[in-house]
Amino acid sequence: MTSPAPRVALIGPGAIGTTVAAALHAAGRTPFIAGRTAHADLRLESQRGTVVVPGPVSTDPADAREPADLVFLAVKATQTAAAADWLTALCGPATVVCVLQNGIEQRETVASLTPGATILPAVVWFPAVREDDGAVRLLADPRLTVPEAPGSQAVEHALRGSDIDVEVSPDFVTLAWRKLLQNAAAGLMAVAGRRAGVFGRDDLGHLTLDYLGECLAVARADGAHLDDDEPRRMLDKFRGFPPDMGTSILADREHGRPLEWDIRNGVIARRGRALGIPTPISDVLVPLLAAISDGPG
Ligand SMILES: NC(=O)C1=CN([C@@H]2O[C@H](COP(=O)(O)OP(=O)(O)OC[C@H]3O[C@@H](n4cnc5c(N)ncnc54)[C@H](OP(=O)(O)O)[C@@H]3O)[C@@H](O)[C@H]2O)C=CC1
Ligand SMILES: CC(C)(CO)C(=O)C(=O)O
Repeated sequence: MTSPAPRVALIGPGAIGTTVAAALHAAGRTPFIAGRTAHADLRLESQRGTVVVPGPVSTDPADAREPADLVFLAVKATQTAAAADWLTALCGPATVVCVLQNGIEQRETVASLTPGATILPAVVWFPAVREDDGAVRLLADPRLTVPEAPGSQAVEHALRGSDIDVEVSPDFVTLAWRKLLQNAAAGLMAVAGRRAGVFGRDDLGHLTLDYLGECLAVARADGAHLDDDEPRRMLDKFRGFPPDMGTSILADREHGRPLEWDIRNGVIARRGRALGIPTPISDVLVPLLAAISDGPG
């Protein structure tokens, strides 16, 4: 007996992917789950309780017999190329691919792997962590922003009535850059090997403001409408977090995994160069993050 073709699929059932799979499942739209590691099911724990998403997690793209209507891509950006066979198997010209990754380059990166599909980037605002037992802990109310663009209705429709709040924004560029500034500053945690409490230091506070000022200049030149107070607000936000609050790039460093340094920090130096804006702090920070991530040595 052949199983029905997947209509909603999720590639990358990690911290963010499990959160989305659980929301879809609880709303009665259990996705086809494509992973790298086989699991019998997925488990999400949050203040609202535990959701178990029935598996299995498929690790063979041949299991995806037909393209899906909607694919959520939630692998790390460093893993996108390796997920190409899944994208080929699950995407056709009518497929919407919602990219649940940090950064501002999701469209360019994923379009080359999914000719003809509609790519929709999403800003993922909530933190989630994978525990050692494989369960995912959701640490805040889940919220996504997608651009007012083709494909946004498919995402809204799939998550309607679920625990995930979806905002459709006419000024996605500004929101994506605001999130990128947060991720860029979090890169300092990965270099320091410390959690949010480290922003309480005066010297790191000054560095953060200078670095975010540099990022802000690039963001504005790239079309973001962010005002002069953005760096100060961002620093205050980090200082308001619980001191033991982490970030996914720090978790990757702690586990010896490759870091998403290029899409979170490198991109600001690259865009700065293209736009003729100096990025002296990035020029020190980015090679350090790259070396921590990729060595050699
Ligand atoms: N975690 C967070 O709080 C936040 C993360 N983000 C962003 O979301 C994105 C996803 O991050 P996150 O969920 O933390 O990452 P995780 O590392 O938790 O999850 C990635 C998942 O992708 C799987 N995977 C890896 N390679 C492949 C492949 N070739 N085919 C299929 N699946 C694969 C991994 O499998 P395996 O189990 O084998 O590792 C894992 O299940 C990143 O861009 C991150 O920056 C954004 C906001 C918050
Ligand atoms: C938790 C959050 C939202 C902020 O750093 C994030 O984007 C990440 O951990 O990658």
